[in-house]
Amino acid sequence: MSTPPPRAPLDNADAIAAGSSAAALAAAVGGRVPHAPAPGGIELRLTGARAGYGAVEVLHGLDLVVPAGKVTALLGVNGAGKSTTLRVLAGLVPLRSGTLAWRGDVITKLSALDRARRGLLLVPDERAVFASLSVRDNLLVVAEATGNPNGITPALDAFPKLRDRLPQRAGSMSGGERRMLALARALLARPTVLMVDELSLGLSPKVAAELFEWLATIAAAGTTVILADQYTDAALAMADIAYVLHRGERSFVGDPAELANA
Ligand SMILES: Nc1ncnc2c1ncn2[C@@H]1O[C@H](COP(=O)(O)OP(=O)(O)OP(=O)(O)O)[C@@H](O)[C@H]1O
Repeated sequence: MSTPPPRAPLDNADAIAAGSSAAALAAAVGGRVPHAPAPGGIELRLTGARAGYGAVEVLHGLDLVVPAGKVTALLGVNGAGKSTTLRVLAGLVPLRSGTLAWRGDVITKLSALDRARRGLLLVPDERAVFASLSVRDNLLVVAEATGNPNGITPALDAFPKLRDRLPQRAGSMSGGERRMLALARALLARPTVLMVDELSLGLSPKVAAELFEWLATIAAAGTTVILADQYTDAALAMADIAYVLHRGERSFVGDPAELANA
């Protein structure tokens, strides 16, 4: 798809947000208590976001509403600003103007570390693992750092294939396996909001489908999920709400089915 679809009104996002469940979220994240209920079912609200790198502005006043306990897809062609948006939400790229609110609290100045501690986690790509450590140690590091009461067990229950790989050095795994490990590590940190960048990139459709299915499971259990992806069928199929970015601006927000049929 090269031509972005027409702009839809922002209140689609608010309407979708209204059906979300904060109680299910608390259960799904294994006991992490969200820092406040999501007012109006809104997890994150980015308003008038301008951000970029050096002299280059990438986001030009982006507005984004992420419903709690739903799957939000950020779609768009290469360079549209999807990864930059996730980095802004994670606190890795600062806002030059605009605000970010999380469950009603303005967190524009909150550090990336503090956002992660509160459960706002970004899985950037398959490099989000320690290549020189074993699979077991990759998982242990997170389980211990975050005090997961169940150790690495939740990760192995979610991704049984990792049980056979525990002694393997993460750097020697395939791209799909490293993706799985990166998601497993994020799971152990008990995310309130899980952001995943380009999950399907470089993966076979079968492996990508497996990982999307897992994401759908944790979203169904109440975790808020934000995906940045190309226009893949899998991303459209699992999303509750889709944003299409075009040159750092929103060109569509609404029902992913409208895009799938476009
Ligand atoms: N670290 C960086 N330094 C300078 N420019 C960057 C940096 N990261 C991204 N950009 C530029 O910002 C623009 C948006 O990039 P971004 O990665 O956010 O887009 P994207 O929609 O995620 O694209 P893709 O699907 O290719 O990952 C691009 O023009 C890119 O070259």
